[in-house]
Amino acid sequence: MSTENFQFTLKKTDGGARLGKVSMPRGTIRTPAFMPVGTVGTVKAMYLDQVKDTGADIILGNTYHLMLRPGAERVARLGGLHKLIRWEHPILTDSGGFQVMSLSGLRKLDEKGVTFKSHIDGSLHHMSPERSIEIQGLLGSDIQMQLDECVALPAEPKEIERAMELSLRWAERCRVAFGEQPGKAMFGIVQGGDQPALRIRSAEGLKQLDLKGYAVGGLAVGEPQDVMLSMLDTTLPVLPTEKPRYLMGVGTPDDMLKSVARGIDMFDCVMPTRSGRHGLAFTRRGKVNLRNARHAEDMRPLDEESSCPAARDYSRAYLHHLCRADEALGGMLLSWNNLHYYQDLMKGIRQAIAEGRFADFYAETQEAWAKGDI
Ligand SMILES: Nc1nc2c(CCNCC3CCCC3)c3[nH]c(NCCc4ccccc4)nc3cc2c(=O)[nH]1
Repeated sequence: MSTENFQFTLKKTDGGARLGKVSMPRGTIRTPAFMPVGTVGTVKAMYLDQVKDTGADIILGNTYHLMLRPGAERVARLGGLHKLIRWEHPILTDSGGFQVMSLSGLRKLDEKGVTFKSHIDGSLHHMSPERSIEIQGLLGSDIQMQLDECVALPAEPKEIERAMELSLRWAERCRVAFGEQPGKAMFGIVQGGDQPALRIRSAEGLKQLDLKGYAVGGLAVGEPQDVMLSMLDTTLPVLPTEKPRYLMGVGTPDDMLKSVARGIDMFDCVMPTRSGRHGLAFTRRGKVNLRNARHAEDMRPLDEESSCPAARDYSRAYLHHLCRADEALGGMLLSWNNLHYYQDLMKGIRQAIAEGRFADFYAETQEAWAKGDI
């Protein structure tokens, strides 16, 4: 069922966990949701209909990469990202600021925006909050993120405060640049590092901007998990309950379970795809590093009960061989397994909340991971 507007529906809560859905013209996102990362217009080593079949309702596009190659105006001339990559469901794009900090030689960051050199050809680029929103519009993005400054932790409180206040000013400029686009949404991003008072100020500031959703940023940047979770305990009660909450860049299955328990609705992470390409498999009973010699003659599949062919039909011995030989099929099968497991986990979470047994699901899942009889 699609609507002409962006509409979040909170269907049920179970403790701090929330069951909901985001309805958009291009489709509905069942929450809690895991959003696979499609960096340069592709979820690496996967076909997009395969990504859909794992259970994904939405994927992420990478503004930073796409603006450098093939270029935002070129993607628009080609009919937009959905048409180009043949994914007609929702796409969320990050604003590019985080990727500039982590990928390119950041040249300058000031009130106007960020100036950086392309990691592809060294060309110089300037991105203002307005340009970031313009680029995301040219790509055809359904959910657009504000331009923000994410500070790596640990950091001085003064530095965290400066970046948080700059990000608030940029949020307002992005909100103005975005205007009114009924079937689309712009999310603000809560910053404030590991400083509770700054987190609260950031969330309160964003609430003045009539946003359709709120991301929690500035986390999963080197802090311990308990610090990340305590920042959620501080931030989430301040955010409106009738709008979706997106925890950026998170995370491991354990991170997501604990974050759902605190009220997060949406996640994205390169972990399942990137680690899959490096031989790491996520399963119901924990992680398996297929490069390890102990799998060389193990004819068992990763998980005989999985509905994913990569988990059910291929032996660990073969997966081990492919990974050791650095064969493309190794990364393809493990990416498929990992994305399917991440979606199965979210599906299990959604069902548990619907039945009011999230606490039991949480305990059972962690126990299965800990057993390690994999
Ligand atoms: N705008 C913005 N983006 C952030 C991101 C990028 C989220 N993925 C975007 C996709 C869109 C395209 C590419 C990615 C983050 N990612 C992480 N941690 C990732 C940690 C990690 C790193 C490597 C492997 C696994 C986990 N923290 C993040 C904080 C912010 C933030 O404050 N602001």
